[in-house]
Amino acid sequence: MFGRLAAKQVPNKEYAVVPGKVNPDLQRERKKCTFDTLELTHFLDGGVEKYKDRKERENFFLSDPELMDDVPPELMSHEDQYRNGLKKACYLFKKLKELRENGGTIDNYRQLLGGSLGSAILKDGNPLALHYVMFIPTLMGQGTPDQCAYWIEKAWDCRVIGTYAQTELGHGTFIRGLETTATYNPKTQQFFLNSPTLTSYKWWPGGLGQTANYAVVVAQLYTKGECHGIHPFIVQLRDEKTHRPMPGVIVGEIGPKLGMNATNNGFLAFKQVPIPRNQMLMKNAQVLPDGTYVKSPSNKLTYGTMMFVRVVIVQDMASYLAKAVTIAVRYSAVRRQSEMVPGQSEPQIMDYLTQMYKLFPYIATVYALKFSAQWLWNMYNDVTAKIDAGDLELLPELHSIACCLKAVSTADTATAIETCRLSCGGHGYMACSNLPTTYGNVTAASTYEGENTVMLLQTARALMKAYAKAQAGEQLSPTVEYLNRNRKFRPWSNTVDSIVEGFKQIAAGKVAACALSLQRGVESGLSSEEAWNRASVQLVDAAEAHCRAFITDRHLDMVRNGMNELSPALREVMAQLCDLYCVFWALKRTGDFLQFCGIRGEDVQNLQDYQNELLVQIRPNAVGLVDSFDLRDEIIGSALGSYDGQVYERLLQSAMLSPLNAKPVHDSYGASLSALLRAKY
Ligand SMILES: CCCCCCCCCCCCCC(=O)SCCNC(=O)CCNC(=O)[C@H](O)C(C)(C)COP(=O)(O)OP(=O)(O)OC[C@H]1O[C@@H](n2cnc3c(N)ncnc32)[C@H](O)[C@@H]1OP(=O)(O)O
Ligand SMILES: Cc1cc2nc3c(=O)[nH]c(=O)nc-3n(C[C@H](O)[C@H](O)[C@H](O)COP(=O)(O)OP(=O)(O)OC[C@H]3O[C@@H](n4cnc5c(N)ncnc54)[C@H](O)[C@@H]3O)c2cc1C
Repeated sequence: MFGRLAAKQVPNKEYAVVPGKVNPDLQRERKKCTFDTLELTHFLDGGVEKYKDRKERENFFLSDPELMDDVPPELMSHEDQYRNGLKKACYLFKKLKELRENGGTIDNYRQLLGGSLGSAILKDGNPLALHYVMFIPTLMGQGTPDQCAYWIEKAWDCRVIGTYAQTELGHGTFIRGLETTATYNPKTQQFFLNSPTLTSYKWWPGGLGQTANYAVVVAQLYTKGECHGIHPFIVQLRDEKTHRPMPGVIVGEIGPKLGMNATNNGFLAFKQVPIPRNQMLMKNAQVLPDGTYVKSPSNKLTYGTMMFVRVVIVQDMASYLAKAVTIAVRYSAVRRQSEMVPGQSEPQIMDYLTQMYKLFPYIATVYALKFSAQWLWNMYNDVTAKIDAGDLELLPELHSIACCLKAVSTADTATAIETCRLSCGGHGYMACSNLPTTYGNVTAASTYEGENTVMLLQTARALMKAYAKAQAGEQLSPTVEYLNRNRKFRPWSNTVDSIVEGFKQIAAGKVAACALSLQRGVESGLSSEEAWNRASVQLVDAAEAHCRAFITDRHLDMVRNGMNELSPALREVMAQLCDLYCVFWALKRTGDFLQFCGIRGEDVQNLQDYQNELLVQIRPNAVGLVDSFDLRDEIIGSALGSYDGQVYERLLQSAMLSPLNAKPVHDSYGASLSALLRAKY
């Protein structure tokens, strides 16, 4: 990946990357592994056939030089990052078509987005991502059969390229407060899109700047002089031939960001732009030709695409984390520093227990997130099938669990990636480690698709309702079943089962404490909204505890019931990782365990001892575990994390890519430095 330019420029030939040469420390690590890494890779892929498909797919895309960067995006201008991203995104689309026509196995463009294959090809974002992740899903989820028949094929073939334009300068979270209007005129049978204020400018949509020629625009619907709240409309933004903005459309790009700089996020405003009536997406609510409004069975169905993306984000976080932890673990096997015993040779930094503590819980987190993501994806499919059949009963449950999993998975992954960066010392701070870019991509997810605090408060709202039901002795849905007031919690027993049980007990205790705070607030004369705001720090905490209880429960359930076909050697390692995830979080939450689970000081010491024991047990398998993620070097994209461990060679090679090293004396010497050096002050 850093290959072509660099080979010529490395100052000293013997320090060049040597193909096929593997760092001896990494070789030794691989020999130590106690399980079959391929067996684990097959398990992660979901079977041998899926493994083969993935390998074939990766080979098809990643062995194509057109899709690899000669120059890393961080050395490009903002404009060139976009140019490069768009060129590759378009080429990728052509390749995808070619693959399909040859009976290839890719069934979903989504596989080319996000943390794994996607971030190898388009490291700093894809200007077509929103087209696939939100524009097409909105057409599919919110269009009538006629609308789907007309638009979806065009969209799949990229004859129209769309985005999802919801957020405005003034409002992202509170979408009921959006100001863009779509006013129906029965005489012309058109909606007129208008942006009445500066704060109503759409702001953020990916691909909106210069890429998309259409958008799903979320706007306040007015008909017969009445506002019916926000609804989705398909709006043409640019001429299909010239790509110039349509009359009355003001559109542009919002500028450089912390990361995702090729995604072409944009702004958009309308000056009374007309669209035909049939471009309101009308699967749920409708406007009849005479302007009569027909209500949706639930106004929350308009929020369906956001729900879908929240669900896929959880999976995406696991992919990004697998990549970051692979980089940090391989580097920690190669890097030697300090003396553990005076006079002895410098150990691999992974031999320090503090280093194991920085990394191994995050190997475990990949599995914790994957298992939760799998469960959530299945639930999403079940619930959407039921909704299509008119049954909306499980929608609130799905919303509640998707919101907290989105928030916790993105927050944990961002912390984990920053920890991986820190664990690589100074070299982790280099762009060529790929940890800064990976962090930039991941931290965005704490904000987009529902800001994390706001998401946890949505879950908290559902928890308060569930608690009230539990108190009334009513039946509870599966994810909150532990709130059942008759449920007997098992006493503490220094086992992982006890920790998982403990998390439920903590969540139940926190939920009850929130209910009490709300009740006290109201009794003290606050309105229910004021009481909610006063309790909101506690409410966010309760929602997080609920989510942690869910994740640990899922993880343990998978280890106990979902791995029967694995070899005993592998099952043992999987159980160690699950235990580590649980103990790690129990120790981070000792205050909660002391408060709600009746544990004592010596129990905390036992947990600490057990955590140390697990870290030491996992140590010989650390490299094997990250190798099992089976991420090609192009996906890793890091000087520190490649399979061969030629870390220093790659660091030097990537430094030589800097344009500052092109000449022995840089132009800026003559322009400014020479005068300074010669000046007499
Ligand atoms: C591999 C794949 C790669 C993927 C890569 C990804 C790349 C992506 C690139 C980046 C892409 C980034 C793209 C982007 O960022 S696109 C923009 C994303 N924007 C947001 O996510 C906005 C966040 N805000 C909201 O969702 C709403 O306004 C909230 C929810 C905050 C409040 O809303 P509202 O003010 O209306 O509601 P309420 O608080 O009065 O509550 C009212 C009731 O409604 C229920 N309720 C609320 N919502 C839902 C729901 N959805 N289903 C079912 N029910 C729902 C709720 O429980 C409550 O129920 P009840 O208590 O009354 O019974
Ligand atoms: C990289 C990126 C890509 C994006 N892509 C798109 C896109 O394609 N399409 C699109 O439409 N949008 C997109 N967005 C916008 C994104 O969805 C919003 O930024 C997000 O929903 C948060 O809204 P906001 O920016 O208005 O934050 P705000 O809501 O203003 O949040 C600011 C602070 O206020 C707090 N806050 C707000 N409301 C409450 C509350 N009720 N209770 C407690 N605290 C509250 C938040 O917790 C936060 O701390 C993107 C954003 C990013 C960063």
